[in-house]
Amino acid sequence: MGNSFDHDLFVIGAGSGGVRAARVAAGHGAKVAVTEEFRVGGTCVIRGCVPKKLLVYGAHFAEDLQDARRFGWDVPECGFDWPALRDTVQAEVARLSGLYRQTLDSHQVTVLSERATVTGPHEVLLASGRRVTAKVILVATGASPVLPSIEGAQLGITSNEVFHIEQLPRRLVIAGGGYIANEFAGIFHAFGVQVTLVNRTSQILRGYDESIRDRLQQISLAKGIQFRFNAELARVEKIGDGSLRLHITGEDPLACDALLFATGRKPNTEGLGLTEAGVVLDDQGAVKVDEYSRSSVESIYAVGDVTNRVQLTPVAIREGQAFADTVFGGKPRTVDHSCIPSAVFSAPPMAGVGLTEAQARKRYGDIKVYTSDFRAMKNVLANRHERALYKMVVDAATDKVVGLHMIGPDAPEILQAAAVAVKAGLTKQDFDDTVALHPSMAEELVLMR
Ligand SMILES: Cc1cc2nc3c(=O)[nH]c(=O)nc-3n(C[C@H](O)[C@H](O)[C@H](O)COP(=O)(O)OP(=O)(O)OC[C@H]3O[C@@H](n4cnc5c(N)ncnc54)[C@H](O)[C@@H]3O)c2cc1C
Ligand SMILES: NC(=O)c1ccc[n+]([C@@H]2O[C@H](COP(=O)([O-])OP(=O)(O)OC[C@H]3O[C@@H](n4cnc5c(N)ncnc54)[C@H](O)[C@@H]3O)[C@@H](O)[C@H]2O)c1
Repeated sequence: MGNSFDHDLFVIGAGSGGVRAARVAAGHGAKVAVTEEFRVGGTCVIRGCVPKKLLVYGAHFAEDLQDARRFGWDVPECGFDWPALRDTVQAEVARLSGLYRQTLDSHQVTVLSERATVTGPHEVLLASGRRVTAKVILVATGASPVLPSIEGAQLGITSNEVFHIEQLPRRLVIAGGGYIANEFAGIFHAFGVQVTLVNRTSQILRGYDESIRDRLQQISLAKGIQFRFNAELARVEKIGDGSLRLHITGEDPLACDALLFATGRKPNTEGLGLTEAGVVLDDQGAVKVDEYSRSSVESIYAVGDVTNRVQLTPVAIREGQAFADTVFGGKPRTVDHSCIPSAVFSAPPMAGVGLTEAQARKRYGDIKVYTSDFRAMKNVLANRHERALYKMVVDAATDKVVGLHMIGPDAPEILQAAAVAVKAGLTKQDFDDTVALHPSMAEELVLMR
């Protein structure tokens, strides 16, 4: 691509979307630079999906070690060493970040380590004061945790800090009721921390199927995770012994040793110079883009969380790939945002794809709902009472499976495979025609009545 710019493509942000776009565009022959103000890998690798999932694995040993006794193993009293897990997870994060860096290097992508702001349709300004020009600019700056604007909010931490805490608190309050809140509730509860979730609405995990999230709430309560619903934090106060007192509107204050805000994330566009350059943002501050991820400025594109379409890593990666193929590979492509499977790595995990029962009822009117409510074989022998729940939502007119939702051991692993069938538009009959794989939990999918 011959032009008088320093680069064909300048990417701001080396996270899930930015790294993929940079690497693929370079593979298509473009001269690419990417800049990262924090650590290469972005949220998912450094302080999101990856370290979170490793903590989930670490947390699961609490139950596994207990259950092992019912399977004949002589397990002595086991202690848990938080710094040991924290540090091995951080070492793995550093290794992965290095691999991302290597991939960029091996594709001849220039990697810079400083903050960039946009100063025009083809120009960015680096923190060091250097100006760089590019034919195309890709904004892949992700999102950041939002804190409620209440007095003392700075006394709490967010998912950015939670991976690094010095020691486990005795009592942890988590504000919020979404993905991050429920995942960390499960993690810290397993480590022996007394966890209370403070939620301003009456339900956790809005958007997930109601029966499935109710089941998570029941199981969490039975484990000893506490919930405060319809509870709005009003003020946070540090008291003499170093602990925190949380003032909640209309309720008794709550004492804790640490407060984790899991109250949503906002697109990283503040101070980025986008509006000044003519890029239109929505009322949440997200970059408005068309189906090819192009903003209102012809030479500026955006992918991933900063566009606030679906805040998930595989979506950011697909958007980055489609952008690079479209703009530098001569293969225009869009990303299909329908039927995206997702999971909450709670304890037990839940996963879903397609429409919830309520959404399907609204869309199709006449639907059929099949469920399987069962205790996993392993849980029966372990004398663990929690039950798994699978739900299949079917359009009555066509027999098509339009939604699949589950909670139970390994639900995300099972759902990923089943999502192929839902995405392909298969029918309930197609599921029924498939012979069960026995004994498994996944066989419930083809045995639903
Ligand atoms: C705790 C947590 C758990 C999560 N778990 C999951 C999960 O299990 N599964 C899943 O699919 N998703 C998960 N997510 C969401 C997932 O991490 C994001 O959707 C994904 O990382 C988005 O990728 P991105 O490329 O848009 O942005 P990011 O990965 O956030 O990358 C953006 C990068 O841009 C950099 N940057 C920002 N501004 C500038 C600037 N001006 N100059 C230079 N660099 C800049 C940032 O430092 C960052 O590294 C989780 C998120 C969190 C917070
Ligand atoms: N397993 C996964 O795929 C995974 C895991 C973690 C995060 N993520 C992504 O990251 C995004 C952010 O996660 P999250 O859990 O922060 O957001 P979320 O949108 O899932 O939940 C935010 C919660 O905070 C509450 N809330 C918002 N403002 C509040 C306020 N001022 N006071 C009190 N409560 C408030 C909301 O009611 C909601 O319960 C998710 O939307 C998701 O896309 C994905």
